[in-house]
Amino acid sequence: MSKLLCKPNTTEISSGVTLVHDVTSENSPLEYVGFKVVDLTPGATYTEELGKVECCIVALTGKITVSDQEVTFENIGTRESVFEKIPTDSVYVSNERKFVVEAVSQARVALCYSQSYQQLPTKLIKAEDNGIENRGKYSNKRLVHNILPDSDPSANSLLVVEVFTESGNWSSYPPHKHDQDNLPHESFLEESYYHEMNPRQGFVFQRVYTDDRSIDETMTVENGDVVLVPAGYHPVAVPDGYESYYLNVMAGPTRIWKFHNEPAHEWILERK
Ligand SMILES: O=C(O)C[C@@H](O)[C@H](O)C(=O)CO
Repeated sequence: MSKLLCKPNTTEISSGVTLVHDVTSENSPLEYVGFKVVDLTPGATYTEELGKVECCIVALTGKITVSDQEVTFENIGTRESVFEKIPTDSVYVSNERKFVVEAVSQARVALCYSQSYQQLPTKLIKAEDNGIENRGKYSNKRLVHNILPDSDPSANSLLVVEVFTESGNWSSYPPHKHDQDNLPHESFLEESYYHEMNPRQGFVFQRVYTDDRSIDETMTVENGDVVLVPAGYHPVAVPDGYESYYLNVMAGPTRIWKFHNEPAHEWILERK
């Protein structure tokens, strides 16, 4: 099994709270990005005290109430399935704060982490505040919801975005990377991909590869899997008949998404 492909590994950590993924710097090749997926039954609560990390809590599905013990955002979350393709609500919580997520309905929540040393205000990122983009043409069409883009100064390190790729299409394509701390040309950002497919028995292929091929893995990715991108290009191919959803978390030394397309494939963008 690839070291970059994480299968769901469900553990009930407290009554009604199931940890589905738990990616940390201790158990993965990622240093800047951490990621969890938590399922909650109605009324169940998940509590966490953050150390030197900030967290973006994304209500993937279902309704939740989120509190940092000073402010509370009640009944947030907008969808029963990510494939409703509408933006959802999220909450940014800064380092050294405690937060509580309570499920109002059955809920799946993504917790996106990165290092952070300077406190910022807790913030509700409303669904309607997501920047929506339709990117690409030909067999490269995808819909993007920008939850925490680099133009939004609400976080110190975290970048969070969700992407829907149409059946038979490609995304993160032509292949691009962001693995050199060499601004203004390229930024260094690690990345995680949390994948879902519609219908759920679908699969996608994701290749992660560096210029020197010290990393070169092509993975068959199934519903609920997480792919880790410590470095390199990371295109996704979606078979005919299936739609793809993924949630990306990116972080690195500088909070700028400046990517570099693989020159051999850049002509794909230049087609009329
Ligand atoms: O295909 C897209 O436009 C999505 C990707 O940019 C994805 O968010 C990513 O690879 C970020 O580096």
